Amino acid sequence: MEKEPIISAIIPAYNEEERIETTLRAVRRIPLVDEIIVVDDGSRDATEQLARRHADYVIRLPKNRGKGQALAEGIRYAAGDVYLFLDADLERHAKLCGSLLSPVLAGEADMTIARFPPARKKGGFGLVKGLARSGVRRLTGTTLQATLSGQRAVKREVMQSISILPSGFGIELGLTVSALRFGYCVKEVPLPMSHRETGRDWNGFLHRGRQFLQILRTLIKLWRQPV
Ligand SMILES: Nc1nc2c(ncn2[C@@H]2O[C@H](COP(=O)(O)OP(=O)(O)O[C@H]3O[C@H](CO)[C@@H](O)[C@H](O)[C@@H]3O)[C@@H](O)[C@H]2O)c(=O)[nH]1
Repeated sequence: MEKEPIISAIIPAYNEEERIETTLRAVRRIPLVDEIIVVDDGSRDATEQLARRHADYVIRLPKNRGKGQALAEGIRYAAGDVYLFLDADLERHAKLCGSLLSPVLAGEADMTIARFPPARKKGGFGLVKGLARSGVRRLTGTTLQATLSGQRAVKREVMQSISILPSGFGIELGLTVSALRFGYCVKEVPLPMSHRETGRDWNGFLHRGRQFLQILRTLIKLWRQPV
């Protein structure tokens, strides 16, 4: 890249009023980030208002459309050459995610994914994620481990050339598999702290059920997709 690349942090959020401000303050401290875009995905709490205090742009989706669709909306508005995708509930870890940018900016990777040490308690959802991870390994032959993590730095050209599968929580799965299939260089960046100390279950069984179905549906789609 000849000119200084523009870096857009894109943060999808759903009912994150308790965490969004701390996260955005931390994102603001990441060197090199030029713009912070929050996509409020039809939250029923004060996420949007709180995000407006700290973000450069807040896109409000009137209805909840799922994480993949929210990211796609964020990308449509972003000016960046490189996107930094972050979760809204990262609080203590957002600043660490700045290290995802270095390999991409140095031309050593097209996409980086944060690999956190495993949470002490995974909750009942660990099995589903384990299944999805082994699905990604079978589909691509990759030895990467953090294939479902939402914390990533991605070059714009990668997002333009791969077919995004905006199926809610299937988005990470889709991104990893598509980028690898297209021959892009995907690297993991190990981070020293756990994403969360415990498996968070704030939005309960329904949320997890929906997440499970979205991941499963994406896995099946990718399996059927001609390579
Ligand atoms: N746009 C949008 N975002 C959502 C939704 N539900 C949750 N999110 C956002 O997605 C992030 C993660 O949500 P969690 O409910 O905490 O999921 P997790 O299982 O702990 O997340 C991990 O696995 C996901 C893949 O299944 C990853 O997407 C995520 O980055 C992380 O690695 C949070 O920032 C939350 O605001 C939704 O319906 N729409």
